[in-house]
Amino acid sequence: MDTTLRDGEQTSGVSFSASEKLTIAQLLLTELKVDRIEIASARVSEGEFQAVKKITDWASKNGYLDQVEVLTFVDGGTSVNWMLDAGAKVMNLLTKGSLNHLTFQLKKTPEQHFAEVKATIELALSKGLKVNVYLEDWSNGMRNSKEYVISYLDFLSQLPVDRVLLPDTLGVLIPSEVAAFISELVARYPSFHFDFHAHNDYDLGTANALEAVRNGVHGLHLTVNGMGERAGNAPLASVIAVLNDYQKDVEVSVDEKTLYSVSKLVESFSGFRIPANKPVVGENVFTQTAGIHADGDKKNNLYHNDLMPERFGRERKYALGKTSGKANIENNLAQLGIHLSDEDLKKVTQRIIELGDRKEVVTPNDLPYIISDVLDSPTTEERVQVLNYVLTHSKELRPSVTLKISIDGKIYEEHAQGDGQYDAFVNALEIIFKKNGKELAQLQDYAVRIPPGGDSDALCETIITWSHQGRELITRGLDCDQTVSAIKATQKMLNLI
Ligand SMILES: CC(=O)SCCNC(=O)CCNC(=O)[C@H](O)C(C)(C)COP(=O)(O)OP(=O)(O)OC[C@H]1O[C@@H](n2cnc3c(N)ncnc32)[C@H](O)[C@@H]1OP(=O)(O)O
Repeated sequence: MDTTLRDGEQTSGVSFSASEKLTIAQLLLTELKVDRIEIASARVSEGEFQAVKKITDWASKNGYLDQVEVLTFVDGGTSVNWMLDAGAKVMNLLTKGSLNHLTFQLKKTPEQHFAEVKATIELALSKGLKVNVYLEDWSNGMRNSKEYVISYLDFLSQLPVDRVLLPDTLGVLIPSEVAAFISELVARYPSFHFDFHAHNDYDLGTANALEAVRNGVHGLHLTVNGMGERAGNAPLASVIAVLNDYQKDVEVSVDEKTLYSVSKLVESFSGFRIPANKPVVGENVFTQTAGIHADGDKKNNLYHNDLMPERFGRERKYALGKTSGKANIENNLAQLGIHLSDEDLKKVTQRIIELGDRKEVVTPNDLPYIISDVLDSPTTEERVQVLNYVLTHSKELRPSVTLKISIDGKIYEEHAQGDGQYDAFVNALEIIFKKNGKELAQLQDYAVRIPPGGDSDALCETIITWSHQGRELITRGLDCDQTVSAIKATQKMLNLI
């Protein structure tokens, strides 16, 4: 049962509109194919009422109404009427699963609570609703007031309840405890359909859900992206993957291939960002970063595990950065259809490692630029070298430069001002060249671009067209800094004239 639209929406700061709720509900049932969805708590607000109405309208026209559930309260029938008016047919009644909660929150005795629960269930049944019952704080109840829990389950076993929903409300259980509690209850109440509802406070939601299934529960409550109050609920994608791989005797209806697209849609509607390392759906989880891993992928798939990205409609990626070896880069080049000689591959690898060392993020879109820059770089010592410079830019003062270059091993230092920093740089060069009786090439066109996609924070390319003694020259410079990339393009020109 997916409870993204009920418990997931209890994520702090998240509120879905009625249309968003309808879209998510439709996707969950028709594309992802979860068995059931819990879409709201009763009584919350008028907006919530309208959202539930929209979903039940659609669900009843399309045969899904029995799979749409609403959480209700023991409140003398108010929330039963709320959900009836909203057109829902399955109620998940929130009752107390620990003596602590019953005594201190509802301030009732077990007898009073059981009587009110019974009355609410009978009312719901008389109105044609199906009834499931939550035992809120059940996990602490098992720890601290087991007698109460057992007496309550004995009482429930006499009522026509469809499912008994066992929440680890505060996410306190560890797997061995889940195993012990669930196996005991499954043995004691073989006719009950138990659902387990895991929270993730110790990051054990997935492990606990797996353990609950291994010990006989029939249903799990999960949310897309692990959304939910505090640390959230057990995340749908991780649990589905682990059940498919490690619990092959259970039938899972969810279509793994659509997990990622549904996760992205919920991320966008909720504004709740998926951490990049979130298993199955996080941006980085199918990206090999270390060169050794990329190399092993080519050699008999040595770094293969069952979580292959294609299962989830995703693809393996190879990150570019300081831990890239040539295998990473070859994999990226192959995707772009580029083949380089061993020597050029080495140079490109070296450049990417240098960029990574400076904490720059290099993306596959940067690769063609890096290749063209590396292959365009001189292999022998250049006659003209830009050695040092200080560029200044300040408010209401002209940009200026102090520049030191060498020409054929001789050092020249010059100061100049300009309309911008690059203009000042070119003016200083002009002075040095004039003193040497040489003429600098004239700038004809100056273009700056970044690799497509806008996802590169590493690189910027400046392409400058020059004219020199009737000849046209085009030079390129690549750097993370725009002015530096222009200076690199200019140095190339200085060695061509
Ligand atoms: C496991 C879970 O995640 S449970 C989540 C349940 N869902 C929600 O809480 C949805 C969001 N909640 C809300 O919008 C509101 O809390 C409402 C509409 C349900 C109730 O609002 P209010 O009447 O303003 O009460 P408030 O928010 O303070 O809730 C506390 C009241 O609920 C009562 N309550 C707690 N559990 C239950 C229960 N299972 N059945 C009935 N009443 C309950 C408390 O005793 C308290 O009542 P009191 O004020 O008479 O002492």
